[in-house]
Amino acid sequence: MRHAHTVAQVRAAEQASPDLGPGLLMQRAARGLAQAVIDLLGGAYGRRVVLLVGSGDNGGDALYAGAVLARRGALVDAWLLGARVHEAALTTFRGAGGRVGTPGPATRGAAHDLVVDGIVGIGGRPGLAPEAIAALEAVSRDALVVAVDVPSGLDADTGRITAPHVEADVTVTFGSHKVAHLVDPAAAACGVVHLVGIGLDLPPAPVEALQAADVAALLPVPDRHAHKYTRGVVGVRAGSSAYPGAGQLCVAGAASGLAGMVRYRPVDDDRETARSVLAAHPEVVTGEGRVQAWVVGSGGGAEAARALGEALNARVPVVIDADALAAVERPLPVPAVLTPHAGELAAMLGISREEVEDDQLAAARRAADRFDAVVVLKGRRTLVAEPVGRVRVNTTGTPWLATAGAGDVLAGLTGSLVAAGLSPFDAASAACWLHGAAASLASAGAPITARAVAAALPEAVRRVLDAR
Ligand SMILES: NC(=O)C1=CN([C@@H]2O[C@H](COP(=O)(O)OP(=O)(O)OC[C@H]3O[C@@H](n4cnc5c(N)ncnc54)[C@H](O)[C@@H]3O)[C@@H](O)[C@H]2O)[C@H](O)CC1
Ligand SMILES: [K+]
Repeated sequence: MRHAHTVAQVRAAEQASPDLGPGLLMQRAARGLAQAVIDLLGGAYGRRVVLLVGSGDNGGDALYAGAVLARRGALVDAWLLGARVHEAALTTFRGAGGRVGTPGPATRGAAHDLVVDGIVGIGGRPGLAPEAIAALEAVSRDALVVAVDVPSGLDADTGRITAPHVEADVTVTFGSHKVAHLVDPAAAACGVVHLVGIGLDLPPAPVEALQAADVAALLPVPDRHAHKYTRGVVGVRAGSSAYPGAGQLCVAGAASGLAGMVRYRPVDDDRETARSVLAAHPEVVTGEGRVQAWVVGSGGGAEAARALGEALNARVPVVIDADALAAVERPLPVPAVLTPHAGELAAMLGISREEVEDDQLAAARRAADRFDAVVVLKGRRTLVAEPVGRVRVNTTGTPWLATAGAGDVLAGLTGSLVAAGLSPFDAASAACWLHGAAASLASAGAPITARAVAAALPEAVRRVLDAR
């Protein structure tokens, strides 16, 4: 599991480990930072590095790392941007042969290869001071940008972007991830995030991201005594005469093999739709019968509200997607997963799409609380929020997954995991992970269809299980 802690939690953990002492923590942080820079540049000797140094410990990390780089033969400039500077770090930096200068071209000839953003870290307010903006403009556009702890200007705790900030290629963070590293839009400004362990003892994290091993541990694997009913039956109420394809895709996600059986019924009971779904998925059963979870909504049109009412009457967990989301107005009476994109969630909360996109974490949490359901806010970094609880961020996938019908596949897959016995929160977050992994497998850098994503799900499952 990848954990993201709040600034307050990190500060408290630092206070609670006095034996480590700020000096030791900073040495560990700076060593990890220097190593990440060396890895990125393929060495240190002769590389030109500029440090943007603010007044706090973030600048101190940059200076100590700069000293390591200078001792290894890098040509390191430090531009001091704050009214104060970490004096001990500056002394070490100078002693190692680092140069202190002012914004401008590299003091030793050619442009810089890399800039270290040590302007502000977790002690920073959002935004950049004019001198920081001027310094960033003076750095060569080709230089790689490595942010120390968080790209300066971002709010570490929310994932929001409210002011000018650094765009990093790589962010090197310490002790634990912060919320901004995982949650968009801030996460997109962090580039690749590299975590350096510094030995902090941290409490449970409010935001986390499943890794392959976590998904492997969650997945239902049939034992020797399994039969289709013990593995769970998922009911799909998707697709209609207007949108028969949504029924096929939702069933394709549900029939990936993680539940024992799929029961299918078009949202509007259209016989032609049922026939087309059966033709594409002969393993599917139509007709009445018990299910352990319902998936309702994809391609349901105006009939979706009625179908949702019927599914809720069955008193089993539901996954509510697309057209059925508009019918959700109050806390749900059964365990539920809602799978809106930003526009659908905006309509549910009565706010604008921009408000959802700007503060995705708050919007997902608010909806989870209001509807007493797990909310999957779909996007580049899909969020899965449980009511008054944790949030998981999905980190798998490819931009090619932004394709029509991909959401129908996700809803069906989520339903199959709920039917197989996972909690709505685990089912939704594992489904998002597998859906993204399957998309990457199917795509391999090329365009994909939603059908291809569904077809790649068994292979994504196999790879996860092989690795456990
Ligand atoms: N426990 C840890 O995780 C460790 C963290 N390390 C590093 O220390 C920084 C946090 O250092 P701190 O001195 O508390 O704060 P900053 O350097 O982030 O900011 C200092 C200072 O900057 C001023 N300021 C605030 N906002 C702005 C702004 N927008 N522009 C300019 N200046 C601003 C204000 O005066 C602040 O007080 C953490 O991120 C790590 O990099 C340790 O090295 C290891 C242990
Ligand atoms: K920084």
